[in-house]
Amino acid sequence: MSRLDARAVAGGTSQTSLIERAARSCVRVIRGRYTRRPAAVLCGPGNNGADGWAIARLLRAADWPVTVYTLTPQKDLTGAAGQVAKGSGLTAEPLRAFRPEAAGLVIDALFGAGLSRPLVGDARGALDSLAEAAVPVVAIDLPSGVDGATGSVLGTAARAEVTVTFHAPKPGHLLSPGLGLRGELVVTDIGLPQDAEPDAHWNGPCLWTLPVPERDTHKYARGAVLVFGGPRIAGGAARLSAHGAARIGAGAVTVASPEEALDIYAAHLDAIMVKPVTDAASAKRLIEASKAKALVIGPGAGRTDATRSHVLAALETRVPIVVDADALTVFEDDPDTLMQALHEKAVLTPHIGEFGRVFPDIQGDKLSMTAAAAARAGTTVLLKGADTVISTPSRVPVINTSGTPWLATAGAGDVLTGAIAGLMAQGLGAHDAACAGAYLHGLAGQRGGRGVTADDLPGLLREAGRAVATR
Ligand SMILES: NC(=O)C1=CN([C@@H]2O[C@H](COP(=O)(O)OP(=O)(O)OC[C@H]3O[C@@H](n4cnc5c(N)ncnc54)[C@H](OP(=O)(O)O)[C@@H]3O)[C@@H](O)[C@H]2O)[C@@H](O)CC1
Ligand SMILES: [K+]
Repeated sequence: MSRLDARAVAGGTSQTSLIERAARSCVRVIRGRYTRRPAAVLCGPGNNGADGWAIARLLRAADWPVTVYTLTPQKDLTGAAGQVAKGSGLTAEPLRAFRPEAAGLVIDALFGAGLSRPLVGDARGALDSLAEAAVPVVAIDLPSGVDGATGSVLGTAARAEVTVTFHAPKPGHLLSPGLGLRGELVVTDIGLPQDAEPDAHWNGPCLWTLPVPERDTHKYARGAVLVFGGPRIAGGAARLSAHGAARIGAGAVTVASPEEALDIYAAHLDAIMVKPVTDAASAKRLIEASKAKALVIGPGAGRTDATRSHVLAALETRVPIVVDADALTVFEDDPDTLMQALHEKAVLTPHIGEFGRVFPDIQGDKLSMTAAAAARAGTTVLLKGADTVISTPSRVPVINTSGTPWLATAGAGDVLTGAIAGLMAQGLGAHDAACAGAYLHGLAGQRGGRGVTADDLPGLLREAGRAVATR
């Protein structure tokens, strides 16, 4: 954003006119959503504060009762904030005097993109009291305290009802905890150049295309998936993956079952085939015999030597594969072996706990962690959560927020794993399959809503897939 800003200014647009456009777009949003009421505008020392001063001026001109509270004494303001404050004809109160309960609406313009360290002192006090209050908050660019690049909170931040940002969403709007603090996100156009390559994409159907079968296809051409199943009492996870793969459009799905669990799998599955597997050699034979175009290993697999040897055997075939859950955890003591065996047609789908087991030394924010993991694995890594991040070497990382808290339910991840494999079997590459799978899975969860279970998700996945345009 600062590069775009600089280009706009170099192209003859003044900083103050950008601020004016930003403020006008905020006021449009505010007046479109709230009736006239006493507004408190909290202004910081930088351009975010300058936006606040301009918003205050425009609201006052629209006959709103407005009080500006400034962190830096008004006479000491410099730069754009000083200029816009001066031109506003308004006189501010010190931020220390701010009491949220006296306002009908609070405009949070303390800090935006320029936040550089944790909040302390008066800024922290004001936002802490705001966080406790029931008054609606409109955040300008970001809820102050949220780091726009990572979504983390530096010190404190108050939850906004609406956040108005300019030009494009920022990672901080899409990554937790920023995701949960920004409320409704409104992106306005302030006339900045449109041609910049972003540091991250927000996942959606414009990034990938769902495969559609040819007219003269058959079930194997539609995509065959082989799911490695676990022991008798843990078979549900693999079955959920198998249904996920089938319901996203794979034509033939088989569960590879240990001999002792064959009867249970067979009794539970109709459209899904069941075949026995014993050792690594039989796993390889089955991958060939089932004509698998994608594999799933991990859900309910068990943290056993068998799982470990099946993972390595499966990776040796270089058939596209999703490696999840126990298939990651079994390499906890020896992640290098997994890293060496991986190839670029693999997708790893860890939650944060599993991530820590295979990438114990990788820390930081979610975007950089996932990127570092993808670089080491040499393939796609999908780090699950309310904010799922998908990273593939030399691709722009993707943030998925299509989910819902109702997806935090046992087995939901197993369906996602199957869905990604189902898409790979239909011809999508690892990165696109991970992105499309995560998006549709989130949409399925949304359609399910309260009380959705993992058993519901495959059916909902089918509806979600139908709702997304196909080529
Ligand atoms: N094209 C665009 O992008 C457009 C952007 N626009 C707007 O500009 C905003 C970005 O403006 P910005 O760069 O001036 O940064 P901003 O967030 O106001 O803060 C910087 C100031 O805060 C200070 N400071 C930092 N942390 C602090 C702390 N913890 N505690 C105390 N102080 C702290 C910091 O001081 P320093 O770190 O230098 O000591 C500096 O003085 C952006 O969010 C959007 O609203 C629009 O106007 C239209 C066009
Ligand atoms: K702000």
